[in-house]
Formats: sequence, structure tokens, C-alpha cells
Amino acid sequence: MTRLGFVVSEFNRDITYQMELLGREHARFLGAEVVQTIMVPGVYDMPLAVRKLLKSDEIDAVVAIGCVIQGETAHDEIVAQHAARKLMDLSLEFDKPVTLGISGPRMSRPDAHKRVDYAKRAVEAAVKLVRRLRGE
Ligand SMILES: Nc1c(NC[C@H](O)[C@H](O)[C@H](O)CO)[nH]c(=O)[nH]c1=O
Ligand SMILES: CC(=O)[C@@H](O)COP(=O)(O)O
Repeated sequence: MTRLGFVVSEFNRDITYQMELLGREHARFLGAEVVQTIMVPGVYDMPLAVRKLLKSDEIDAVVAIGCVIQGETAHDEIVAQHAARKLMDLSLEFDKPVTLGISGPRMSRPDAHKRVDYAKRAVEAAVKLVRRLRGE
């Protein structure tokens, strides 16, 4: 059994809600369990919550679910790029997969709706990585 933690962003919640549901459904389909979920205000705020889940012996991998939509400035790029980099650093620090179910940046709202399956893809990647790193 693969035990997942979810960190889900409340920003653009209409979209991350759909992403979260898809992610949960896919975890069930793959026979994985989502043992804990932490909601955070936005994608930029994810690293501390991810770290908290990675410290738990009951969690094998963390899936980060969020959506970064383009505004009028480069704010979207700062949010998405810093978060993605820190999530990768945490994965290597804790020796557990942290997968990127975050769409954007440089993305419109309609584009974000077309990309809700990023969450499903991140669940799939987390489960595959846990199993392969265990040698299964
Ligand atoms: N613009 C988006 C944000 N911005 C908010 C930040 O993530 C963060 O909550 C704030 O700066 C306080 O630290 N977050 C998203 O998830 N998506 C966006 O499009
Ligand atoms: C679209 C957003 O919520 C965020 O990227 C910030 O927008 P802006 O660049 O207009 O401040």
C-alpha cells in the first residue's frame, strides 16, 4: 500500500477542488491511500506543509496540488517557480517523492480548466516512484 499526503492550494479553489477530486479518485484506482491532507492559502505557501508531511513515518510521498494563473505582472512566475524548486529540494532532503500537480504559470483560466488532470498525473507519478524506489 502506498500512503500519500496531499497539500492543496485554496487559491483558484474552483479549479483546485476539481484537481483534488481527480487526484483522490486516481489514488483510489491505483490502490493508494491519501492519509493526510493539508490545505494552504496558495502555491507559494506549500513548502512548510510539504515538509510537515514528509516528516511523518506514515507518509511515503507527497502530492502538491495547485493552479497558478497569469495576471498582469510576473507574480505568477515567482509563485510557481519558487514553489516547484523548493518542492524538489524537499524531496531530495527527505528521500521521498514530492510530485508536481501544479498547473501554470503563463496560463489563462480556460487553460487551467483544461489542465486539471495535472493532479491525476502527479498522483500517478508519486505511486510509481514509491513502488519503483522500493524495488517493486
Ligand atoms: N497568484 C496565485 C497565488 N498567489 C498567492 C501565493 O501563492 C501566496 O498565497 C501569497 O503570496 C501569500 O504567501 N497562488 C496560487 O496558488 N495561484 C495563483 O495564481
Ligand atoms: C493572477 C494572480 O492571481 C497572480 O498571478 C497575480 O496577478 P498580478 O500579476 O496581476 O498581480
